[in-house]
Amino acid sequence: MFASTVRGPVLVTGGAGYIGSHVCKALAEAGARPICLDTLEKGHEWAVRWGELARGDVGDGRLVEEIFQRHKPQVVIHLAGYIEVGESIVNPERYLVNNSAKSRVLIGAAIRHKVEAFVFSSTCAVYGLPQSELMQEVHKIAPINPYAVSKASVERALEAATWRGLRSASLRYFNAAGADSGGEIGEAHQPETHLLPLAVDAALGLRGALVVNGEDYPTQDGSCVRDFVHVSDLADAHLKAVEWLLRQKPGRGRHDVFNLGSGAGYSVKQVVQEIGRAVGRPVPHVFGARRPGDSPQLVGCIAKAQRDLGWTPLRGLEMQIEDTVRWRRAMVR
Ligand SMILES: NC(=O)c1ccc[n+]([C@@H]2O[C@H](COP(=O)([O-])OP(=O)(O)OC[C@H]3O[C@@H](n4cnc5c(N)ncnc54)[C@H](O)[C@@H]3O)[C@@H](O)[C@H]2O)c1
Ligand SMILES: O=c1ccn([C@@H]2O[C@H](COP(=O)(O)OP(=O)(O)O[C@H]3O[C@H](CO)[C@H](O)[C@H](O)[C@H]3O)[C@@H](O)[C@H]2O)c(=O)[nH]1
Repeated sequence: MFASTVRGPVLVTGGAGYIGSHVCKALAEAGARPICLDTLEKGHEWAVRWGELARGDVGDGRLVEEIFQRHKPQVVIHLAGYIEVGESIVNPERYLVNNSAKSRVLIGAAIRHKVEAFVFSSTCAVYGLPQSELMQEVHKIAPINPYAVSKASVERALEAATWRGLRSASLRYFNAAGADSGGEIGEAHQPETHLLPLAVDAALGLRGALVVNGEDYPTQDGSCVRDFVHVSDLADAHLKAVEWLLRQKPGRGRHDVFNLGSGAGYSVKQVVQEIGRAVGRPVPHVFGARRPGDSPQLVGCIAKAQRDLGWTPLRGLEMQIEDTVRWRRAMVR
């Protein structure tokens, strides 16, 4: 079904990274041909297994033009970017250049080459402090860190590009977790800053105690609450978003936003407990200060993605932890 809707290759920026490699696998399994554009600064050559790698920068206008002329992609999935909230506070310019300014180069090329569907990796972090338990897409956009500012600005650029006829969707991921169930790919950030892999590594004795960032938040147990969504569910959502965009009226610009989460929140302390149970050994942990830029709670309402895209996440926290444990064990073998 997917392959018959999409003509030609799909350009996947950031395809050598954690989520991008899962997107490439899902595309290939659906019969499409991904072309991965990635600097490999944060991603890995071993993760590019389902299509060709064009090594380079999304902000390199000449290279991007060459790729469009050679491959003529009808669809672009733009995941390339820096991802660390903490780093963005220390070095905001790095995020504004890499995430915002360079995305504009890609968007410009997509407009010129009349791309029919442009899917962008945004984030729930654009909401900032929650005004409601479950955040809907209409929630106020009020970033509390430069990373989120950089993502919100790309959403606005895509909104502006509708006047040039571009059809796009910004997918506001909540917290990606887990790994490919076939064990072929998984999260391998350097440095790793994400909760699940760090807590699993601590439980497996691969690193020292996990530092829980803050226990005085206005949440049920004082630690931050997040909405974890399996990376393979996220990957599937990209295919659904492409199909949805291709169903929209041709020749008419459109930009829409979709939350991609699970609809359920877990606190950092709850995650630590669940990982201890799964590994059969408690996660060694200590309590530290709050991490600057952290929102106390980010949990999404996913009704819109369910209704419009026909997407529902199938893999809950238990499976996310199981897959992370299997992947982290395999990484040290
Ligand atoms: N991981 C999450 O929980 C999460 C949540 C919300 C949004 N996102 C977004 O999803 C996207 C993918 O996240 P991830 O966790 O897979 O990160 P990742 O670091 O594993 O992958 C990002 C990839 O982009 C590449 N890259 C970075 N800047 C580039 C540039 N200028 N040109 C070409 N390649 C470049 C990196 O080398 C890397 O391979 C990011 O845009 C991130 O902001 C991630
Ligand atoms: O060693 C750690 C690591 C994390 N945490 C806490 O665990 C929660 C989740 O943190 P992550 O770093 O795993 O994820 P973030 O929510 O900060 O950020 C991730 O999801 C965001 C959306 O929420 C962004 O889009 C971002 O790209 C992505 O890294 C936060 O409260 C964080 O402070 C700890 O307590 N100790």
